[in-house]
Amino acid sequence: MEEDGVKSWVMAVTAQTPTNIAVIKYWGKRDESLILPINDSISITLDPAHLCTTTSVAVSPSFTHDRMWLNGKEISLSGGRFQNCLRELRSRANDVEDVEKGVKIAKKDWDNMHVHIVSYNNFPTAAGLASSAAGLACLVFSLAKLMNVKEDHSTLSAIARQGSGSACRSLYGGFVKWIMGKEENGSDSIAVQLADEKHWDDLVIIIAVVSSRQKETSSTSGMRDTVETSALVEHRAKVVVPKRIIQMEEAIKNRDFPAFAALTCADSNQFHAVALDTCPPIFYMNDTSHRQVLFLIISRVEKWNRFEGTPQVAYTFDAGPNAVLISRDRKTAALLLQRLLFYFPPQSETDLNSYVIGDKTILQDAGIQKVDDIETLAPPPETNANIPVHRYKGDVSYFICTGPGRGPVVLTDENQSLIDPKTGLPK
Ligand SMILES: Nc1ncnc2c1ncn2[C@@H]1O[C@H](COP(=O)(O)OP(=O)(O)OP(=O)(O)O)[C@@H](O)[C@H]1O
Ligand SMILES: C[C@@](O)(CCOP(=O)(O)OP(=O)(O)O)CC(=O)O
Repeated sequence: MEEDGVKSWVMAVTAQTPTNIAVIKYWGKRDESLILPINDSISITLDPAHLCTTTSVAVSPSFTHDRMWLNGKEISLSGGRFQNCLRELRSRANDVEDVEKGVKIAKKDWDNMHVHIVSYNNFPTAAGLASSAAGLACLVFSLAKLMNVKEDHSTLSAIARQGSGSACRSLYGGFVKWIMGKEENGSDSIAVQLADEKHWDDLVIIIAVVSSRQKETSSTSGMRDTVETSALVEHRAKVVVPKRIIQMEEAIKNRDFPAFAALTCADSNQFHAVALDTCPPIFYMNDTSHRQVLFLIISRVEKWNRFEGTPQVAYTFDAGPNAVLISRDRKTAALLLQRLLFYFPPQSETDLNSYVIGDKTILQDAGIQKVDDIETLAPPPETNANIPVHRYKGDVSYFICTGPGRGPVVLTDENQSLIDPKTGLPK
């Protein structure tokens, strides 16, 4: 690339960042623009092999303004959240030199250099599967690498937080706590890793994607309304969550599944209770077309857990009609998948390979090789033999089998870059 006789260049970085699922939920802000929460939260980072964002970022003297493409479409970067992240990163950028390419960017030049950002989520965007968490964490992480930002992951988490609160937890793998902090400027509202993904890798996570449609009430406006109108949320933030955070940290440290499951289910239910206590009420789990499926999942899991005398599976639901089920180990996950497929068989023409995605070994462990095997599954032993069981064919879009996973990584293979190294545009 040559412009006005000056040799131009494109320098790019590609990164991959996981999504996360909160087991103690963040719901409510005390500062809207800095995104400071009213309580601590704890999440599990999900394996990026199954759910992740890939983002390539590039800088070139030929770029005229900052631009971003998400899932193949150009989107505006003018929003305050993107702008806050870009500003925070630019202010921490350092000298960058690539002798081979003849690139030299001085720290002070970053204010006048423009970036291109190309991102792709390998799962539905804005459907309650935390795309904003993986997406904003990836944007911050990849730009930090490009700009030679030297701060540690906790500082980066405080920048990602300003893009979307839950994004700060995606800067780490494994089990992560977002400390709400006390400072007015938000400097102590950061994520920290409680334990890495290997600490408790027995856990298997199955997500029932009931709908990949965009949800009706965004988390941002939903939690704003809750803070303004719910009489319960203050009690939750001040009294309930602080105790649960201590108990959850203990449960994770000791790999105590019964305590972990009880806290996870209770906190998911309480989050939906404060959503319902909002004016006007928010029915994330009660959307008419999905409530049957979601309530059935809760009641079956509760019934199974009681039948076994100790929790086998925990459930948690975010701000969308999808269920996240966490089973204590692989054996239980196979039994869970059998139950889920028993109640929610695919439409006859559906291919099993696209109905259960992610870690397929769980499907093998469940002894299911083809759609016909689902037809012949027996009702779970905890069901009452005298009451006819109903099967909800086609009510679940698909299942994702996954587990705890690692934090962000830089992808060094050029083939994985989403940016054309010559033009600086999406490939
Ligand atoms: N890969 C990405 N890179 C940058 N921004 C992204 C990316 N993916 C999603 N986003 C941003 O996040 C927004 C979607 O966030 P939203 O909170 O509505 O949905 P969600 O994150 O899928 O659901 P939830 O946060 O409730 O789990 C998108 O409109 C976009 O602005
Ligand atoms: C229910 C939740 O998933 C809410 C996530 O909210 P967001 O992080 O998407 O909200 P903003 O900070 O306004 O971007 C619970 C959680 O992830 O802790």
